[in-house]
Amino acid sequence: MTRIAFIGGGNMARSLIGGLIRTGVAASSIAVSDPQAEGRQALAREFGVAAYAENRLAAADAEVVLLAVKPQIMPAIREELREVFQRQRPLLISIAAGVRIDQLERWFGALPIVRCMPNTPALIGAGATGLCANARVSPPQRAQAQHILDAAGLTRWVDDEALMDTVTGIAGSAPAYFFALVEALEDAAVAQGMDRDTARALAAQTCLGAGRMLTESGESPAELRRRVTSPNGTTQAALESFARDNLAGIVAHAVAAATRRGGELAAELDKT
Ligand SMILES: NC(=O)C1=CN([C@@H]2O[C@H](COP(=O)(O)OP(=O)(O)OC[C@H]3O[C@@H](n4cnc5c(N)ncnc54)[C@H](O)[C@@H]3O)[C@@H](O)[C@H]2O)C=CC1
Ligand SMILES: O=C(O)[C@@H]1CCC=N1
Repeated sequence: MTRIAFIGGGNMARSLIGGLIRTGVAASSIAVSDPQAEGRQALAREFGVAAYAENRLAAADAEVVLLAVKPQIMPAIREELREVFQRQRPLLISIAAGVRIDQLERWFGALPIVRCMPNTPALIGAGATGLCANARVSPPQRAQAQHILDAAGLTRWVDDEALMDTVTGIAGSAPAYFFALVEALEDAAVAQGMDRDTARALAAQTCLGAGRMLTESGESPAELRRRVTSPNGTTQAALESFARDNLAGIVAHAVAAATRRGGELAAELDKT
């Protein structure tokens, strides 16, 4: 039974711990640390995991340590954990946006490190995660990391670390894009006189249905789009409006902004 410690017990840690418990990992093999008593105790209550105020205690005998704190918190935790890590040499997994493997090596030592980027649908086992490993990660450790993230949904290894910020741009941050689209659909229907509740239900279910067709049908997005689009019909009218407003360009700009922000987060940490 691999002992796993989560440093930071916020939204993403909750999603990942929930996934592990759901797939049958024993609660007794999981520890979490968070300075916020309320969140920490809620995790202990809900999942039966050991919860600590001090990171050092959670990491004390862990074989895998998963960093689930905000990138900006890294400077605050590196001193206290470095010593524990030097003794134990755990597999270190980071889910922090932007934070590069060479930075983690500099702060925490020459450890086997997997940098990954999950997303919030992990909470319901429908997450999408990109992973990237340094050369110290052994094949069993690679499998271990994948096993932990598989519990949260789909995983894909991305060998070129430079693309990890792209993973953030199209997957880590992207649930919010779909939520924003549903909000916009809802607002558009309300503006045409529909009640918000009905508008939300119809738009959200359409998002779910489209997502399931994309993942379950084996068809390309382009083919699925084509089948909705009757010649000279309503969909064609809407898609032509999207094209006139340069939807593809708008999306490319947004993905570039998220990707760039990942690099900036890392650069800001280089100064600390
Ligand atoms: N929220 C998202 O959609 C995604 C977030 N991420 C990454 O996951 C990481 C965590 O994000 P969230 O869970 O959303 O944030 P969060 O704010 O919900 O969780 C972070 C937790 O860290 C705790 N914390 C603060 N200082 C600490 C310290 N010194 N030691 C230990 N714990 C400390 C906070 O009390 C909080 O509970 C970030 O690095 C983010 O980039 C990655 C993928 C998706
Ligand atoms: O917005 C953020 O920085 C984090 C990383 C990906 C999703 N949320």
